[in-house]
Amino acid sequence: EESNHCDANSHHHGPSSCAAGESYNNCPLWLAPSYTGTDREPKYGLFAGKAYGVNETLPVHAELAIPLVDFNFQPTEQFQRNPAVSLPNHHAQLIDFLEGFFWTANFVGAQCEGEYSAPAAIPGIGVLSHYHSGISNVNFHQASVLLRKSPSFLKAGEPHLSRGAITTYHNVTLQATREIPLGMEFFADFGDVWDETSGDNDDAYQDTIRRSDYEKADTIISDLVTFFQEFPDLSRDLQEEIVDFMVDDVLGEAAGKHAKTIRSLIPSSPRKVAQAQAAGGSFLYRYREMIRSSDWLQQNGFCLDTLRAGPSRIPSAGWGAFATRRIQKGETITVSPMLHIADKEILNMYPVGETSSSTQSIGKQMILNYCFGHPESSLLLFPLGSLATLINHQSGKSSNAYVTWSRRVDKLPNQHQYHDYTVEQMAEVSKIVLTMKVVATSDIAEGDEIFLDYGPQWVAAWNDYQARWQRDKQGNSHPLRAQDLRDQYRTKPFAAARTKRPPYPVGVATACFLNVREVPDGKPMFDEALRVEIVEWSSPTTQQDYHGRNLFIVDVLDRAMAPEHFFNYTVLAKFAEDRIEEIVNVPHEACTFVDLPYQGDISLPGAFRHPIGIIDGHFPQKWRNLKGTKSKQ
Ligand SMILES: C[S@@+](CC[C@H](N)C(=O)[O-])C[C@H]1O[C@@H](n2cnc3c(N)ncnc32)[C@H](O)[C@@H]1O
Repeated sequence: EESNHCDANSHHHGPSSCAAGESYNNCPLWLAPSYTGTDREPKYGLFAGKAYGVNETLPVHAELAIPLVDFNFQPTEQFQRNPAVSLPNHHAQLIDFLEGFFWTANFVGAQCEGEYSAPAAIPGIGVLSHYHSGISNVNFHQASVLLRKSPSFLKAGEPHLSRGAITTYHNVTLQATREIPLGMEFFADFGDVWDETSGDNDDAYQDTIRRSDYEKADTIISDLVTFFQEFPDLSRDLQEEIVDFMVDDVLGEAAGKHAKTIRSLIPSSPRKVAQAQAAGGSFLYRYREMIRSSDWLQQNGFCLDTLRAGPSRIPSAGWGAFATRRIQKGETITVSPMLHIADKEILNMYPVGETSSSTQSIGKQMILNYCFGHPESSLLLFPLGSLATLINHQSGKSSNAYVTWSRRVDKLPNQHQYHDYTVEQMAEVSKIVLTMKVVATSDIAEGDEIFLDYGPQWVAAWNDYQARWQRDKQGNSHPLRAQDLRDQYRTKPFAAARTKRPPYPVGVATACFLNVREVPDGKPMFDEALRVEIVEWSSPTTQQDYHGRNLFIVDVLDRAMAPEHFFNYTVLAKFAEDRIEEIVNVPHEACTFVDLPYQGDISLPGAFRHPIGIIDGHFPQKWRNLKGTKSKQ
C-alpha cells in the first residue's frame, strides 16, 4: 500500500508503472537466470538494473572474502600409507569443483596467510558474475579490499570473541571495466588463463570466438563508421564495396586464421555496421538478447536491494546484514544459490611442511562458520548469494528471519530433485543446483539487523567457545596484526632498517605494491653493498592500479621525506627465488603490512569453527548419511 511511487518495493507487486529510464525500478542489481544457463540447467547471474560507466563501483554490495588456508594441501602420502583413510581421490574431485568458485588469494591480498595457498571464497559478486569467452565487463576493485580500514568492532591489541571466528577480509567490491548498458548481465574477468583454455570448453553456451576477435572486429567497425562520417555522400554500392575492401584488406594482413571469424562479426551493410557500433560493439550487437528488459528482470529475477553490510548490533558478532528498506512479514528478504560441499572433512586442516608427517587434523577452515549444515550429514552448503553470509544469529523470538528452499514463486527455484540424491551422489554434481531463500518472520523496519536462529548445536558450540575464551584469554591484550599497523602507519613513516631494527611485532611484515622499471640513465644501477640490481618504482598511481599480485614482502632500507608522498622509501624485495632487487622511490601509499603465514587471526589456535544449523524439517532425509553414527561436528 505504501509504494505507488517509483521505488524498490514495487517489483514485488508486479511490473511497476515507472518508465524504464535510468534504472529498472531503482534497483541497481538483479539476480536472475544467467544467459549462460539453459531452461533445464539454469544458472543464476547478476544483471545491471542501471547503466554503469567505466570504473563505476557496484553500489552497496561490499562482500566478505573468506580465505581457505592451505586449502588444497593434502598430506596424501600419509593417507595412502593408512588404508583406513580412503579420502584422497574423492577429495581431489571435490577440491577441483570447489576451487572453481574460489579466487586466487592475491585478489584480496591473502597470499601470505598460508605457506602453501589461501584461495578466497567471495560470495555474491565474487561468484555470481559468470565467465564468457567473448566478453568481460566487471572486475574486482582490488583497492577497496587491499586498502580497507579496520572495522569499528575490533580494537588494536585487544582480544575479541570474533577474532578467528570471522574473516578480516571485507569491503570486496566489483567495478565496471567497460560501459555496461541497462539490463546487461555481468561477466567477470577471470583472467587470461581462462581465455586460453576456453577453446575446448564443452558448455553449449560458450562462444568459440575469442575476446580478441571481437576487439579486432570493433576496430574495423569503428574505422568504417568514422570513414562514412567523413564521406557522407558516397553511394550505397560504393559504401558496400568499401566495407568489403576494408575488411579484406585489414584482415588479410593481420588476423591469420582468425580472419574468417572476425569477418563474420562485421555486418556487411553499412547501415548495420553503424548499428553494431551504436550497440556498443560487435559482441553486444551479436548478443542483443544478453540485455534484458525491465519486464523480463521483474518477471524472472530478484532485486538484490534489501541488504547492506555494517557492524552488527551484537558486539561479539562482527559484521551483520541490515535491511535497506521496510520488509513485510512473510516477504523473501533475499535468494541465495548454495554451493554444496559434499564432505565437510574437506575443511579439515593439516600441518604443512616437510617435517610434518601427521594426518591429525589441526583444525577446520574458517569457511565452516559461513556454511549451513546438519549434525546428521556430512554435506555443507555455502551461500553464494549477495550478503547472505553476513546474517548473524539470535535465538527464537529474537530472530526475524529463517532460511528455507526457494520455490517457483520465488522466481529462482531450488531444484528439488537433488533432495533425493545421496551425499555420495551429490559429490558427483559439479554445478550449482540448490537455492535457498531468507524469509522474514516479522515486519522488519529499515535499518534493522536481520537475524536467523542458527539452531541449538550452534548455540551450544558458541557457549562452549565463549566459556573457554574467557578462561584462556591472556590478560587483556592480543598481538598487533597487520591491519592494526596499516591503520597506525597511514600517517606515520615506516622505519628504515639500514640504520635500525624495525619496531614491528613478530608475525607482521612490511610489504609494498611494486611495479618497477629501470632507473633513468645516470643513476647507479647496482647496490655494491647488497649486491643487487636497483630499479625504480613505477606504479600503482591510481586506485585502479592496485593489484594484490603486485604485493611483495619487503625490507624497507631507507626513507626520505617527499612532499607529494609524505615519505619515499628504498626497499628490498624478493620477486622470485633468483630475483632480489632494490627498488627506489617507493611512495608511502604503496606500502603496507601483511600477516606472515599462520600469524593472522584466521589461524588463531582454538578459534571458533561451527556451521549454521538448517532447520531439521527442511533438511532432506536422503542427505543424512551420518544418522546413527557418532556426530562428527
Ligand atoms: C555466517 S557468519 C555471520 C557474519 C559474521 N558476523 C562476520 O562478520 O563475518 C557466522 C559467524 O558470525 C558470528 N556470529 C553470528 N551470530 C553471532 C552471535 N549471536 N554472537 C556472536 N557471534 C555471532 C560467529 O562468529 C559466527 O561463526
